[in-house]
Amino acid sequence: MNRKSERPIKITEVCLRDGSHVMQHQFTEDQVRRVARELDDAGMHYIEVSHGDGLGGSTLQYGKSFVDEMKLIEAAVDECKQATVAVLLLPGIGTVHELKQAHTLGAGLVRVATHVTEADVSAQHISMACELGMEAIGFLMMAHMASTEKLVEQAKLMESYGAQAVYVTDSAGAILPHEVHEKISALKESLSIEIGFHAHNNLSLAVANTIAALEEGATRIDGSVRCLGAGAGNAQTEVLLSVLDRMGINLGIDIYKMMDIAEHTVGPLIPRPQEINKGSLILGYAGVYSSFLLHAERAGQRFGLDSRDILLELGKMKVVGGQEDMILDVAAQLAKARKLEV
Ligand SMILES: CC[C@H](O)CC(=O)C(=O)O
Ligand SMILES: [Mn+2]
Repeated sequence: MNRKSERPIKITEVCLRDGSHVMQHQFTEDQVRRVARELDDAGMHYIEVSHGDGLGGSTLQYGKSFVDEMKLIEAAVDECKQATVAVLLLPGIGTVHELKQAHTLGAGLVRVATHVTEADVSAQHISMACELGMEAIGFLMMAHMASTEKLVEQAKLMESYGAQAVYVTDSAGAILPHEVHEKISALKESLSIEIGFHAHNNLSLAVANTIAALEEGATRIDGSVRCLGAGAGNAQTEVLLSVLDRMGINLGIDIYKMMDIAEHTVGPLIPRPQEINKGSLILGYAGVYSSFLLHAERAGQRFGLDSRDILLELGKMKVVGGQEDMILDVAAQLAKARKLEV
């Protein structure tokens, strides 16, 4: 139970969805089956399974999945005895058609994700999920970009569409602990539904920020085992659970089993260590979504620039996912300005 809320704390494991970015969407059915089975056995509450960019993300633009996500959802549902399989949906990428299909296969919860200032595009999908009898949750991405007032306004929209909870989603891992306190407490005051927090670890704050969110009354939190998520990963689930246990908060999940999943099942799948390196750190520092990193590095090489300068500039411009085409323009302008300076 959360001290500031009468509701129990629920955790969603996102390694099979946010981690799909790291795996370049190449999860096999066997891998998903094994991870889902072991997480379920450990007592995990929700297990999110989708393409990294949500339902319908398997495209040339976002990266083709190795296995159709519907097959992976079906496999995870088949393995879960007690956990609820969740899916992510970004309106514009996923449609109500895919939502219905995921529901038919047994997905019990959907998180409808929009940019933090665009909650209005979630209305149709949230109400459809409610009609289907799924748990419907709003997921406000890149939350560091909005003022607390704007965030509250957008969360209220999602509440009005029927969302049972709204997440503050720190997509770039850029939010600082005092900002988490401010944002979550404002949401708690203004909304009557549950509040969630989804962290990224680019500034090494994912666990601390998640705890800050809980301290303000959030009751929905996310983790990725062995930090298998975009950028430097999310709040590392087995670490988060251990810290919470030391704080006297037990979520009913077997911590030894989670440690073993991290060590023996998920760890060996990860193509490169989920550490905070120059790339992930600059994403958090600049407040830019992880899909920009590779493009900025390429643009840096092409224009003879430090990619960090490009990303910082993009951060100042408050670019959002889907605006990756601006990277070349920004790099060209920076290169031109530098030449003029010389
Ligand atoms: C592009 C979807 C994104 O990965 C959702 C998410 O987990 C986030 O914004 O952090
Ligand atoms: Mn994420």
